Amino acid sequence: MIELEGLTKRFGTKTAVDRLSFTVRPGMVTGFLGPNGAGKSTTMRMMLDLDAPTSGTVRIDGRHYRELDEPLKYIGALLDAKALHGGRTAYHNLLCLAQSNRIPERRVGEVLDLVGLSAVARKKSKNFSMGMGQRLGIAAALLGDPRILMFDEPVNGLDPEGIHWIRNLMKHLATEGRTIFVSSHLMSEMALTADHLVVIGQGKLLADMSMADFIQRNSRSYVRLRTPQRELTRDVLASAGLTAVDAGDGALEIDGESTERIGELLAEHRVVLHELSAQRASLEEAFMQMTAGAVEYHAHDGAGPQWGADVKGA
Ligand SMILES: Nc1ncnc2c1ncn2[C@@H]1O[C@H](COP(=O)(O)OP(=O)(O)OP(=O)(O)O)[C@@H](O)[C@H]1O
Repeated sequence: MIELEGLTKRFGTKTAVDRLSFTVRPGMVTGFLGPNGAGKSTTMRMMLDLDAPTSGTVRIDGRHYRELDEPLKYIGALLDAKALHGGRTAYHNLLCLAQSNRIPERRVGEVLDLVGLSAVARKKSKNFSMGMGQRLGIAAALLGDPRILMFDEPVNGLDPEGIHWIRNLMKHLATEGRTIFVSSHLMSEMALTADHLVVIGQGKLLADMSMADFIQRNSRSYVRLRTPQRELTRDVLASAGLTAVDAGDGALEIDGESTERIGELLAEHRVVLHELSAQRASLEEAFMQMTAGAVEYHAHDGAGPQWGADVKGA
């Protein structure tokens, strides 16, 4: 478990992280979202004690990072895959890390196997492709068999097979009861991977809720139907207080009622249906909706136009 309380980081006059409080829980994948410059990397760096907070605290399983005897055994992280020593072989890179953290050498072979790099273990990592570099970074994160894992943009530069592999790995690690915290700009990927979301903007917490709740609260859900009896349908729905809006492609859209109720209502009047479906927005649409809301909020708040620029870059 990772617990943040009032975590704040200022760089000069810039507040990169602004009184963040949330808990990352075990047994699930928690996605960390926010537009460019929202403060995600800075937050993750403070979680790992790579940056000192201006104020507030981070607790890793109840303790400060500095109080952990052998931190790699508690928390593993992929922040910048390029941080590994390019002149060393994959094996040697991991061995150095293992030795400095009192991790047995056999674990090096195990994690190389786990990430699919055994065949290139004796090759220098500077010659690795981006995907291989990411895998090596993940091997380093897994070295201490930690209960908590943190991944900053883990699918960056990966091909579809690599993305699929990381997604399954994270889900699998979560089912083992580990705490998985992952940032990504790829909304479609996040939607497939994360169970829970923490969303920040301009360093502030915007949302901390399940993926399903996030999408539901930040997007429109409606029912779509197609029928050869449009006028009768409109009349029946109107008599139940519902408005059918033209979707533009011949279909009708209805807000505020379930497919079940609408289907039953129309069946009572023997209306023929060619389509009846519940429509829910994607995570990307929900995210854009939330951040668009934040633009208005911040505009009224007088925080200036920077947020708008950030949203476009997201
Ligand atoms: N060392 C630093 N010195 C000064 N400003 C910094 C420093 N590190 C980050 N910042 C600023 O803090 C803010 C948050 O940056 P951060 O990299 O944490 O955001 P992010 O959400 O990870 O962005 P991205 O999605 O683009 O990676 C940005 O405005 C950034 O310019």
